[in-house]
Amino acid sequence: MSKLYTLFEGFNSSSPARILMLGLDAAGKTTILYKVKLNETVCTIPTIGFNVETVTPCKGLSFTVWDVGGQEKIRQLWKHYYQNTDGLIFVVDSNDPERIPEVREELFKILASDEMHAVPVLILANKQDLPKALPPYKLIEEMGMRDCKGHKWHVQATCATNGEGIYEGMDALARMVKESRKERRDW
Ligand SMILES: Nc1nc2c(ncn2[C@@H]2O[C@H](COP(=O)(O)OP(=O)(O)OP(=O)(O)O)[C@@H](O)[C@H]2O)c(=O)[nH]1
Ligand SMILES: [Mg+2]
Repeated sequence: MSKLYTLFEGFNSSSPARILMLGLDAAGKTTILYKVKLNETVCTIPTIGFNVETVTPCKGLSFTVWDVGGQEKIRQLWKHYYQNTDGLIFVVDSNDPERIPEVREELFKILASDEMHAVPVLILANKQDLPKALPPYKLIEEMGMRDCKGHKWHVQATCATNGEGIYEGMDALARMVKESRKERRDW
């Protein structure tokens, strides 16, 4: 238990980490945000603009999450949210294999931005409850994640509608953000 508190210390409510959540339209970003915030499965409509909430996935851990709409026409707005990002959550509809090339292109474009330099990435392989869902190892392969240099990354299987895997994902993100902060301090 004390280890858990040590891990999460530094993300308290007075200095929450700034987390940006992006991904293609209908990947499940808003569903995830409100599952963490309210522990409820909300009925969503496509986000035009953004939602922002401070969420506390567990005691002592606090994130401010910016959930930005993913429709193609509004993706050009993503870059306006990059500044001061501590961690990126990139949500993928794992049940839509045809869109993986588009997913990869958008993710690598974000990571190439100077403002996102060395920002750790949590990829949520969402919609694992659906029949065609690619498991994380397959997603890692198809997205070419081995080419992702200069960023810590982790792929977590999730089902946003029942909440499975979300806490584990947040835990992995908290670890990566802490490690990155420490590395920056040690420089
Ligand atoms: N079966 C299943 N459906 C999901 C899951 N996560 C989200 N959905 C559904 O997918 C649809 C889109 O979810 P949203 O959370 O609105 O997606 P979004 O990424 O916020 O989309 P934009 O705001 O357009 O960028 C909704 O009908 C959700 O109920 C999941 O894990 N499994
Ligand atoms: Mg949304």
